[in-house]
Amino acid sequence: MSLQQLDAFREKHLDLNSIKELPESYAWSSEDNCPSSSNSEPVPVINLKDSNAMKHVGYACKTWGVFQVTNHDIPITLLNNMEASGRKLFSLPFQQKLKAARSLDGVSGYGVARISSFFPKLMWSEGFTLIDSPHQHAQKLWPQGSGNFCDVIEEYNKEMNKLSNRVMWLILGSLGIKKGDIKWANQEGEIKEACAALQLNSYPSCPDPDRAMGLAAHTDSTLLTILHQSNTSGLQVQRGVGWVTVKPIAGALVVNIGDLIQILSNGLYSSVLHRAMVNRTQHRLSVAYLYGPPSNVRIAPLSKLTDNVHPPLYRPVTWSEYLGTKAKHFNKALLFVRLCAPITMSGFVDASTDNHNSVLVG
Ligand SMILES: C=C1C[C@]23C[C@H]1CC[C@H]2[C@@]12CCC[C@@](C)(C(=O)O1)[C@H]2[C@@H]3C(=O)O
Ligand SMILES: O=C(O)CCC(=O)C(=O)O
Ligand SMILES: [Fe+2]
Repeated sequence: MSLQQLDAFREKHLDLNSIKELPESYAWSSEDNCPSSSNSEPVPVINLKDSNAMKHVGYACKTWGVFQVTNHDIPITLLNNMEASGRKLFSLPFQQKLKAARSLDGVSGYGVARISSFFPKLMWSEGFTLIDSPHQHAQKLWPQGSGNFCDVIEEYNKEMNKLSNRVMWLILGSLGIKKGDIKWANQEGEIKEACAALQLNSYPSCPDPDRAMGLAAHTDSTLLTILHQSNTSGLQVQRGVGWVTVKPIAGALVVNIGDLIQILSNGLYSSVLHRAMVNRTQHRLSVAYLYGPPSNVRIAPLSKLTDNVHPPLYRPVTWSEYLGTKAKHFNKALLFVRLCAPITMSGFVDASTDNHNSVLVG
């Protein structure tokens, strides 16, 4: 990042940890910030050791697009170490964190959420995105040595990769997909070259949480995302017209269905719209493992799930093509890879299902 870019960044994005009153630039309208439904059913919690886990995953994907998993075999000490590493990183002085700032055209590093540019107001959060090795960033953040930071990140990535592969097969299995149907997995079903990003999110305590937004509503551009929300509530998912809080359960992990599963399943499973709220007293941390396919794979509706009456709804895209589309069109990205608009019973295009689909029909 050039000095000029750094100055621009500093001007726009304040050090949230030192603000005592919510600036107007962070005050969202009550419309954006619509309150949550209080008496909704809870998000499904699935014990991965349950012999019916696949059936429960199928139900959760069809009706929610999100679920929590327990008995996932990730050691609790690793989850705690990851949280501690995240806290250590975000508690560095602002100027120090800026040394590892994400460049304008880059993906990894410190900064505001990439989706910020689509909103008129700023979000009450800071993020750190890691892809592949954390060493370069760690060197900039802690020139004198970063302790066990890199070891923790590497171990966490390794374990999350295994768990993602396992959850992926529960999802695919629930759709009737067998090992041989996925050409990018080996005979054992291992997706060897799967790509991923690790997103650390920090939401400092906020002087006016009801008017602020931690991370605005979005779907993830992934196959699936595994989220560790460190026992502090804040994550909400959209259900019908309201928002439901995903209650933190100690040791449980949240799985979000991403846009690429929506494509792969030909719309049988939809990605989940979610957002993060902030609070007055606690500094909330979350760690998202964003799991995607091998870079050369083109994701398209699985042929087993399409036929004459269910034609493929999406064209093939690689993960990086899709991320590019998302960076440009944000929540309309799925429409840009859509092949045909949804048809209603009356035979007309249903404009209420997908917004602005007129651009894409045909
Ligand atoms: C692999 C990914 C997925 C990204 C982009 C890239 C790296 C950072 C991810 C996030 C993390 C925070 C929310 C999000 C919406 C954002 O702004 O950056 C995500 C985005 C996406 O899911 O589209
Ligand atoms: O902090 C959270 O609970 C949500 C984070 C998230 O949605 C993301 O990183 O994509
Ligand atoms: Fe997300």
